[in-house]
Amino acid sequence: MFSLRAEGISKRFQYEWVFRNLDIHLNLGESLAITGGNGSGKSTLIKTITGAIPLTDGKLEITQNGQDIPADDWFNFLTISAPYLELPEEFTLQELLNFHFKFKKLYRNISTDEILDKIYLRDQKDKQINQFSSGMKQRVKLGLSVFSDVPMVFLDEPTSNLDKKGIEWYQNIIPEYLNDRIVFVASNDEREYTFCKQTMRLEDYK
Ligand SMILES: Nc1ncnc2c1ncn2[C@@H]1O[C@H](COP(=O)(O)OP(=O)(O)OP(=O)(O)O)[C@@H](O)[C@H]1O
Repeated sequence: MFSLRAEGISKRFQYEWVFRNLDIHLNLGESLAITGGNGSGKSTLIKTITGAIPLTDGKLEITQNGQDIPADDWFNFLTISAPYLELPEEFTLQELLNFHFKFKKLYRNISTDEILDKIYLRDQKDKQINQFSSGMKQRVKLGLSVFSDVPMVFLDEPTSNLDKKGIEWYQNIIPEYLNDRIVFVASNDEREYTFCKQTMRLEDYK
């Protein structure tokens, strides 16, 4: 059993509160959409919960079979796809997949070869990432996150840069790989989180 519990968490930059007194409790198989306009704090919330930046107040616990996982180890249990996270541009797609999956196990024993088809980039596997379009990069980011065998997946603006076909791909393919994990989707766009069972409006926590 794996779970995440946040109690009374708050974040302030200088004198400005981004969110205050937020409670979240999620087990495997549960998904939460974090919604709010530009600047409402969605990315900041994801950064605090994943341990990238510190909380100002409150308590955050990630546990496995009742045992507390130390914050320094959280990165082993999660993946993040976000506009502000860059891919290593000098790798080819095949090299990037090989590199990434040295550190994370493959989800449900999918192969890196199958991932090329899932993200419909097989023809581009020997091309360097710096030659990819923004939509192609976005499919790579989502693929790396979703096809990693981790219990928590964080998707920040998951359909940014995707065209109509890409958005349909996201809606049809991605949720089937998420239903037994803890999932956070930070979004302004309802199409990105129709599969999430819970929604939290950050404007309610100022
Ligand atoms: N490192 C920082 N230092 C100071 N203020 C920050 C920092 N990072 C974010 N902020 C502020 O925190 C607030 C929330 O920003 P955040 O990026 O979390 O919003 P968001 O909801 O993800 O926005 P968007 O939808 O535009 O991506 C903004 O007012 C922003 O200026």
